[in-house]
Amino acid sequence: MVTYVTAVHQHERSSDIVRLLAGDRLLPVVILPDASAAEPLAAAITAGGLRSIEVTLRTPAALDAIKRLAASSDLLVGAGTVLNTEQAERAVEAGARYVVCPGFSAAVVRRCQDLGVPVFPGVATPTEIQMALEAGLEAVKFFPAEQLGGAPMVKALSAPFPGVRFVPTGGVTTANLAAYLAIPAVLAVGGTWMVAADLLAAGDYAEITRRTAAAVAATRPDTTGDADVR
Ligand SMILES: O=C(O)C(=O)C[C@H](O)[C@H](O)COP(=O)(O)O
Repeated sequence: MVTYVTAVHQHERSSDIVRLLAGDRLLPVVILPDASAAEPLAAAITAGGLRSIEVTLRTPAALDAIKRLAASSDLLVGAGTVLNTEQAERAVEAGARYVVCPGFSAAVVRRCQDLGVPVFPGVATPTEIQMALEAGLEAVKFFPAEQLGGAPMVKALSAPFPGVRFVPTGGVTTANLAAYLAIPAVLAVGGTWMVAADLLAAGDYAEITRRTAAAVAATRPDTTGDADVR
């Protein structure tokens, strides 16, 4: 009974971000060395047409960046690379509205559910997908996507798990993006290619907007916009 209530709670809480990702079908993942980039980055992503961002807890500036993004932008901000419950708590305290992990940790998933924060644990195998299902989750990250077999692997994994939605992340570029987007089980595609480290280092926000807009165009292959994807 407790598990059932938790699962329903999780489902309701996850609807916002899951709905947003189902609409955008893209999740920009950023490794921010400097929190002062938060505001111009948010503006660049918004101008490119997306409504969410995942800030990885890979830099000392990450929590501050999450704080600044949550306070100053309309983006739905999440924390990535969350490896333990303490990091999950600190990220949520900083303003993260969802949590992403590279792998499946039952403890992190449970803590996020207790906090009422949607969590996307990374999975790489059917076993881990079953663990996510048992935890009451409806969507998982598939990481590292390209190295694990890419789009064909997502297709193969989705066959026995018709209710599961995947967020393939890792090794995605404009060259393989369309293959992932073509899979109905793919909720959204995540990655750093739109907000690459060299662009951040150079302060090239115009290029971040251009790459974001090009990726957005790729989510709408029936329009002429996809010709811009390079
Ligand atoms: O698992 C996590 O929480 C992560 O932070 C992993 C990142 O999402 C990927 O490392 C991004 O991969 P690339 O797009 O290939 O740069």
